[in-house]
Amino acid sequence: MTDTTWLVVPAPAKLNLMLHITGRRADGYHNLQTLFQFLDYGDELRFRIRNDSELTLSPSIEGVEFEDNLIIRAARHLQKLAKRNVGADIQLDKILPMGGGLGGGSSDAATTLLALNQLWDLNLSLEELAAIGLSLGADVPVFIMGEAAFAEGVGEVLTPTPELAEPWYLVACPQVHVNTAKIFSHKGLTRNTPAINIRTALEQGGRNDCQAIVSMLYPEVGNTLNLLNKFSFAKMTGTGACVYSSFGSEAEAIIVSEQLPAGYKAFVAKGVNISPTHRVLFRPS
Ligand SMILES: C[C@@](CO)(OP(=O)(O)O)[C@H](O)COP(=O)(O)OP(=O)(O)OC[C@H]1O[C@@H](n2ccc(N)nc2=O)[C@H](O)[C@@H]1O
Ligand SMILES: Nc1ncnc2c1ncn2[C@@H]1O[C@H](COP(=O)(O)OP(=O)(O)O)[C@@H](O)[C@H]1O
Repeated sequence: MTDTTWLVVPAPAKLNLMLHITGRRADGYHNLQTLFQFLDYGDELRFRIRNDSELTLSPSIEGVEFEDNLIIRAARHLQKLAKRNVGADIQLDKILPMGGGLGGGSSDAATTLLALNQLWDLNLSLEELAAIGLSLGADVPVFIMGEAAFAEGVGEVLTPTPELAEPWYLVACPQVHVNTAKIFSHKGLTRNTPAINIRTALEQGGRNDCQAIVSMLYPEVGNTLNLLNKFSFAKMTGTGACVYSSFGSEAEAIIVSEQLPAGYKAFVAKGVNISPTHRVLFRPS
């Protein structure tokens, strides 16, 4: 008999609280230093075991082929490692904008790895899952490990940062899709920021080295930064396009969100140092 209950698991967004590019590797990728924090806001996935080896996903994401979807790519990795036929039905409630720098695709992949590892009784460690995740995207390991972290390398060398404050954020999402490869290959990109230590990152923060180039190539991002800066210091996350400001309370963030021009896509969410995915899978209350 197949178990027909659905396992419901969040796939939260992340913010890059700072993002320094410290060098370029021989393979063309860039070494980074970044502070990742999760948001208590994001996609939601539901999983149900099948008694055959099929994978289904509904609804599909417009413009993303089934086998290209990071959810399916993550599940396929685990199917290869399972020593028996395993399958699952997966449902996706896609909330996060794609290509917004909020890590939605990476988070979906990480949630899939964590949930199916449990449902299929694979007993892979978090470290093993993070290594699989890294082959899907540089941001996947932090979602697997589930702790806010200072990240180095391309984002896979993680030092947890439980001491980060957990403010409320107003996140505004200009309706442009930033091409990450285009930003990293831009000749004007700052790619030689001196490395700092974690203590400096925590005490002084840092900037986002991609922000100037993205604002130049996508004026909507610069305009949104200017708009939010009128209320509270604003920064871009990842390679954009979303930008955010932090506030001491939800009410303050909401008041500012209500002053954004009509039609602006924005949301208010709490920064959290433990991933909501881990709270559901490993720390149920
Ligand atoms: C820079 C970050 C910070 O969180 O940006 P966001 O994706 O979140 O916006 C991520 O690490 C992004 O990681 P990931 O999502 O895996 O990057 P991809 O889209 O695969 O990268 C597209 C291209 O950008 C370049 N790239 C990416 C990451 C990196 N550390 N160095 C690079 O040079 C490479 O040319 C790569 O082929
Ligand atoms: N499940 C998924 N959710 C979002 N994007 C996906 C997914 N699977 C594949 N992708 C692809 O990954 C790209 C990056 O998506 P996303 O992670 O949301 O952006 P970012 O890395 O800027 O935060 C998308 O443009 C899309 O083509």
